[in-house]
Amino acid sequence: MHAPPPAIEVENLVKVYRRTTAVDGINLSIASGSVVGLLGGNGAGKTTTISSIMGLLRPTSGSVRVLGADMMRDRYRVLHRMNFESPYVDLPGRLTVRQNLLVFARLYGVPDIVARIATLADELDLLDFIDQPFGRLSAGQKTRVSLAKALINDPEVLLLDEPTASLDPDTADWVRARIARHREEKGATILLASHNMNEVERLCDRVIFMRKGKIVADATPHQLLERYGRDTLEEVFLDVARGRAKAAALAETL
Ligand SMILES: Nc1ncnc2c1ncn2[C@@H]1O[C@H](COP(=O)(O)OP(=O)(O)OP(=O)(O)O)[C@@H](O)[C@H]1O
Repeated sequence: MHAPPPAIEVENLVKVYRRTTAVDGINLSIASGSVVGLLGGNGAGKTTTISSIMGLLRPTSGSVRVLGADMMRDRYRVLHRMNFESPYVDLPGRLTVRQNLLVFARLYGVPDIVARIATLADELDLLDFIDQPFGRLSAGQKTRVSLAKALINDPEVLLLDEPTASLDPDTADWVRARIARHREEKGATILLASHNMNEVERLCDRVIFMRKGKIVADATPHQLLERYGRDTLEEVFLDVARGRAKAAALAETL
């Protein structure tokens, strides 16, 4: 039996803003059904990478394929099978939470819209503010609504940009459990940018570190701890972010 093709394939991706090379020729192949953490310091290129994979941003060069479709040429073939959550993409502020979810459910062609919204509102604890305008919610409430939007079409490929950044520890914990459940139930492929190492250790099979637009490490959490001779991913993160990774570890991962 053949292995299924990778869910996400990125080749030589480059994104140059006027003066900044945000992503500098990265290659990625993410297996179907895996959960991969994208780590790196501020400005490393994580959001730019995720936005390019989603087709929200036009790369300067290189290619992105998701579920076999070229995201530059025929992303409409697969958009209904993927979704994303990002604090950088606001939902319409004047629409209520319910109206927002209705709009996205229709856009994604969700079959039983009312039931789907009721389930997500319950799971993500949206009922107290479901009829309030999105623009008037707190940061944590907005994050939960954005996650509901990201899950509305039960996506096979889910891109998450710091999904728990503004959440209190308790809420963050059950949001992580909800993400893990989506993976288990759907066999979904998830790419997750995060600054939270506990989150990455808990959810991810594989970790990709970016620094200055390049991938500087790509391995399982366990392999990274071994290679860097560290006890926690937090320590590995500091080594990588400060560029003081051991030469041997870098040589192995590049
Ligand atoms: N719209 C833009 N115009 C110009 N430069 C940009 C733009 N968006 C991002 N950049 C630059 O590209 C680089 C990568 O930014 P990006 O947002 O991808 O990093 P990040 O790893 O997600 O950072 P953070 O952890 O702070 O969210 C940064 O130097 C940033 O200043």
